[in-house]
Amino acid sequence: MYKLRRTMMYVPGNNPGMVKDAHIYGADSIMFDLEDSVSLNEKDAARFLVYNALTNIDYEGVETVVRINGLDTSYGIEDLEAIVRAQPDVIRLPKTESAQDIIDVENEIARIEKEAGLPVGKTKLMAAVEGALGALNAFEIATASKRLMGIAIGAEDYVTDLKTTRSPEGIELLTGRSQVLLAARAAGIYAFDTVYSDVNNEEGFANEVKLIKKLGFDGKSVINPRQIGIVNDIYTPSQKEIDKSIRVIIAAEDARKKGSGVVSLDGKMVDKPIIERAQRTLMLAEAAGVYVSKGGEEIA
Ligand SMILES: CC(=O)SCCNC(=O)CCNC(=O)[C@H](O)C(C)(C)COP(=O)(O)OP(=O)(O)OC[C@H]1O[C@@H](n2cnc3c(N)ncnc32)[C@H](O)[C@@H]1OP(=O)(O)O
Ligand SMILES: O=C([O-])CC(=O)C(=O)O
Ligand SMILES: [Mg+2]
Repeated sequence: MYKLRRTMMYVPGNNPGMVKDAHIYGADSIMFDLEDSVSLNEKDAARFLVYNALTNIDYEGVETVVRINGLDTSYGIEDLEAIVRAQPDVIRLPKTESAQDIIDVENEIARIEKEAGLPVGKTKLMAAVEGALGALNAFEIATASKRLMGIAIGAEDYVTDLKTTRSPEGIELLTGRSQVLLAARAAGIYAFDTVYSDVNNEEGFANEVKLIKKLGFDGKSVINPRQIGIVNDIYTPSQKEIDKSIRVIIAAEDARKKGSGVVSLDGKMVDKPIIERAQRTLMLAEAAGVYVSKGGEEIA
């Protein structure tokens, strides 16, 4: 079954209450943060808290991600030493600028996995691109390791690096988002969009989610439980889209039986890419629990 990753919720790694309950809000993934939401004098406490949470709390199958500090800081290696042993599903590297950044993390993870007696390759990785150099190198980053399950854009640092600010329409992010999205698609991994910081602006948030869905992203980082439902709703195929997809697949099947690759449905051409999109809609609907496929026969 396709793994939905519509919502990845940041959880400050130094907040015991938030760390303890992070999985109850319906996010597809929870991301414990050791980086920028944690002040320098709390770095050790946060690492200790997240290690203990991962080794003691049952997160009930919700995917766990930890954002470590970069290896160019004095915390990065210590984060890896503790967190790899705590066995989250994924480690996220922030501010990734090159394939070498990924290779360096990969080598450290492999060493720690070996030392800890864990299967080498167990820990998945994701990379966040948060500046001009990372955006320019997005494809080499996305293909630097077999462990990589996704690549994300981190807009707050990105616009700072570009010497601009975020706007409601997000024009300043278009190039960075496009680089990340194209790199993810070419590499065959997930593409994640960035946080929206104004948690009380639901309309602005929903507009941004519609935009990034249209661009092709698989999901988005969120910073508050109130943002989860909005993303999941927008990303879940509607009944109308499901019905349409079923009709496309049935029409295509009829055409195939008649030996034709192209058919017309409601006056519009249906051919291979349209069939693939319909199949993807049904796959997403099934993963979201709003549709059940039954052995090739499509039923809503
Ligand atoms: C640029 C970057 O690097 S962004 C990434 C780093 N930033 C973060 O991680 C920030 C994460 N988010 C937060 O800290 C908070 O949501 C804030 C500060 C934005 C807003 O906080 P609040 O106004 O207190 O949120 P709100 O009132 O909606 O909280 C409701 C409940 O959800 C919990 N909650 C809020 N945010 C989170 C979260 N990110 N993870 C887990 N639980 C959360 C609160 O603890 C509260 O629980 P309670 O009802 O049991 O007390
Ligand atoms: O990854 C994110 O979206 C949050 C972040 O670090 C940034 O925006 O700089
Ligand atoms: Mg950042």
